[in-house]
Amino acid sequence: MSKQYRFPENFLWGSATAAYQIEGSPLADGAGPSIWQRFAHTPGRMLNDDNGDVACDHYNRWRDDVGLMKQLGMQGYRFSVSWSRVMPEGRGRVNPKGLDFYERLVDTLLENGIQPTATLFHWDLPAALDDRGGWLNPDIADWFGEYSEVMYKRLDGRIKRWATLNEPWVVTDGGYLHGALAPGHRNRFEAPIASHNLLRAHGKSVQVYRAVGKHEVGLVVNIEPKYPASQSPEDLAATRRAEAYMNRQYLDPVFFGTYPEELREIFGEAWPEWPQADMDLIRQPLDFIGVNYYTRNVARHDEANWPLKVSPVRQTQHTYTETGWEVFPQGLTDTLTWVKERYGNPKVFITENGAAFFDPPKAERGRVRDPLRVSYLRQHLRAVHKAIEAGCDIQGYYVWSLLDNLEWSLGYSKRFGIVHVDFETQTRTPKDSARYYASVVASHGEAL
Ligand SMILES: OC[C@H]1NNC[C@@H](O)[C@@H]1O
Repeated sequence: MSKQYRFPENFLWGSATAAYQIEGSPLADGAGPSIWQRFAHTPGRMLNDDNGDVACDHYNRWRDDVGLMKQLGMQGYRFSVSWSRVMPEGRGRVNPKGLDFYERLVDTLLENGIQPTATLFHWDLPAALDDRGGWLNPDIADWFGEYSEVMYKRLDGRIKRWATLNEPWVVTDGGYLHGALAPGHRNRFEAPIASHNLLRAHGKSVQVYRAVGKHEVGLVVNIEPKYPASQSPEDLAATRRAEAYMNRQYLDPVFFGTYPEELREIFGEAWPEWPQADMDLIRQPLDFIGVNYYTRNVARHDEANWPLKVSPVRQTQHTYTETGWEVFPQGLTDTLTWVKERYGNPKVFITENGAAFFDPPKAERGRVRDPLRVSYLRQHLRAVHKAIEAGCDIQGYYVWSLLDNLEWSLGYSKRFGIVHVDFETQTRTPKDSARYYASVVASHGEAL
């Protein structure tokens, strides 16, 4: 008799996407450019010179895509709002056609029995705000609060769960420290400031929500559990630094109002003294935490690896994805129990989980076989169940991603979708993993 995987009655099964990765038409109907529009059109920044001008053409095909979600039995859909579509300069003027796009999408999701969850910022900062310093300008907390209020007032009630930011760590590490992502800075002094202002903006948005909203607001973080390569003092210290830098740097301020002390060790003179008022702003009570999980990291001390002095150790005994991430489902269970134990068992949604494996550019006779992704999803959904059995308050799972899409500076080379997109014809083809996931949703997990 196979094990019965019972999930909580109200457990929500969904899929996730993000604006710049799927919408296309970045400047249509009065939208302003984002930093990703600029970055993607800067020679040398994007693999194969790919960009989001068309992407999955979701801006035009959104109704069919909702139909696809319905066909797959999705109960929830997590998408992001393009800030500069709604506010072309990022502040002040609202673009009615931009707001209308998201209102139509939300209403159609609801008509199809699909719960919308919106992320207000998923990396595509309005370029006009970047011209004013972007995440380096402390005023951005108020700019984000203004934008948040526009969205909350227009759609709260139809959207009953909001996420302020997606993965502030990636924005900071990729956009300000290592430079692989927009706006492409490489500056040890800028990274802590950008990170801190992201959290301040999050806090401001939550304050605004408490004033005008009536449902739920939370923060989405990527968490990658760290395991020491050895029990040597150096490797244990390296693991602690890596864990503080990626995982505790965001949840500690939100839950405790303090930063991990390792950050001063990591950034040294580049780590400022933060005013208590900032820490009070960041520490707004939340209704949920979104956890994005992909992989783990085995960490060793590496004196040469600036500024963390940590390097990953490849685990040859496990499968790796196309993005070079180890398939390690136990890491998801470990992450969820860590969140439970450290932060008092907050309500958690797994707001992203998935993998890029090689898929052909075209479906073969209406089919896309992706056994590795089916196996990845099965293993990770079982890992979620294990965490629920351990008492974690997990209330939903969104597979990343509904569609093959623009994987940021890696372009269209990495396919995460459970639905295949032929980028020449824009034909959507549910992969075997979509059929599998649909069977899991239909059986409320029992088909795992
Ligand atoms: O790398 C896969 C995903 N990770 N989290 C943020 C998303 O925008 C990425 O596509």
